[in-house]
Amino acid sequence: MTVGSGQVYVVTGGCGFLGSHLVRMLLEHEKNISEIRVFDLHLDESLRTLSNDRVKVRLISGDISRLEDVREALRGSHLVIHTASLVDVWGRVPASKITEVNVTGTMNVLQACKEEEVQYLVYTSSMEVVGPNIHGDHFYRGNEDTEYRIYHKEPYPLSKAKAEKLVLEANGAKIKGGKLLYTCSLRPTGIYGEGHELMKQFHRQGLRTGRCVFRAIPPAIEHGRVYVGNVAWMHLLAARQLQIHPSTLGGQVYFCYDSSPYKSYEDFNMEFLSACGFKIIGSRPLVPYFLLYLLALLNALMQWLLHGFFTYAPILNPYTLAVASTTFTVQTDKAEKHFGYQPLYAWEEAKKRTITWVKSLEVSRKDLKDVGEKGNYCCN
Ligand SMILES: NC(=O)C1=CN([C@@H]2O[C@H](COP(=O)(O)OP(=O)(O)OC[C@H]3O[C@@H](n4cnc5c(N)ncnc54)[C@H](O)[C@@H]3O)[C@@H](O)[C@H]2O)C=CC1
Ligand SMILES: C[C@H](CCCC(C)(C)O)[C@H]1CC[C@H]2[C@@H]3[C@H](O)CC4=CC(=O)CC[C@]4(C)[C@H]3CC[C@]12C
Repeated sequence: MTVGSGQVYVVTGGCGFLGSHLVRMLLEHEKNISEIRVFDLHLDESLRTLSNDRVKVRLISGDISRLEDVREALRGSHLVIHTASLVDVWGRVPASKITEVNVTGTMNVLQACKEEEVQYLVYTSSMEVVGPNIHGDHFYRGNEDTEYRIYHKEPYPLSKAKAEKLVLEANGAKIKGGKLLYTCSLRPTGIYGEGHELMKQFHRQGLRTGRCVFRAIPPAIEHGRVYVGNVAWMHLLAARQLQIHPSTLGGQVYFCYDSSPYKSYEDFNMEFLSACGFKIIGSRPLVPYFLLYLLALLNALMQWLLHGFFTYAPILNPYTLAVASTTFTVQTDKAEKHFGYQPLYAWEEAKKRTITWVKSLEVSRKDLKDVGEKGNYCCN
């Protein structure tokens, strides 16, 4: 295999949902690179096979919260896309662990950039650094400059906000050798697409309830969603343009957006699940909000009581209920203006790809059924 003398990119969290799409996107669309280093705690060996005669995909097993691991991975590289994170709003992992990975991990990436002379860093942030807040203030078609009461209490959004602040403050810092570090931050709304773990969970849950989804959130509450391929594409463009126009992109934040429709979280999921015969029951929530809130509180209480015995972490808790019940949608063209971003995938294509993947979940479950699992499967 002959590998050229292009740039070396490091993708932290490169084996995750977004990270693995990003690695494939870089391989297909970024002609200027000769090596992609995929840094992750848990390696996905299948990515290794993506190496071709132009680009080598190197898998590096490491822990972002260990500076030495990060330094080694960054040595001799040109640019880092830092997506590694613990994404947990359910209390599956202790808050201290979330901080260690998301905040200390990001400090390590910054430190390693400085020590290993890496000039460019693109950080994957989240809409959660802005909101929704616990006061239930709606963020309707907002942009990067929209004023909003930002209030963080939960470990995940708190950690993403701290990490983003560190990343932005580091823009323009001197690195070893005297050059400057340039950083920018991308804030996806709820990402969906092939490999989305939460969609798998909703699919499994729907099978258990006879392909019925019981409406819990009013349909008028809109939740911003963005296709994973477009989020990856935006990272690629930001990485490219950060090097060409560092003074424009450096220190900036960009919401990730595309042409996915504004809908409630449940109605949006139905765009895919309905292709597998799922039905949403009720045009309004079947359970009054206060009951749902009580249930969410009960779940939180159970989590607290069972703590130490096992991890009780259901999807519904007061925080996820608040997020799902508060409108958060973005409408902006900052990324287009600053680095020419336009979605690579139109909504129809993103939907088609996601439906194909959701249907493939049915096939794999059907295989299970054929070897003895109970169930009722059909898909149109
Ligand atoms: N999933 C979503 O809807 C959204 C995600 N984001 C952000 O996008 C990024 C990617 O998220 P997803 O792909 O959904 O998550 P994911 O959990 O699929 O991927 C994260 C990756 O980070 C790796 N990782 C975790 N701890 C690590 C450690 N100590 N050292 C090295 N690697 C470690 C994981 O193994 C995983 O492969 C994250 O930064 C997340 O905060 C932002 C907005 C929405
Ligand atoms: C789990 C929530 C849906 C619960 C529906 C109910 C109440 C009927 O059971 C999800 C609703 C909104 C999601 C979050 C949102 O998309 C923003 C996010 C950004 C991130 O950076 C990480 C993931 C998440 C927090 C995402 C998590 C699931 C929801 C809370």
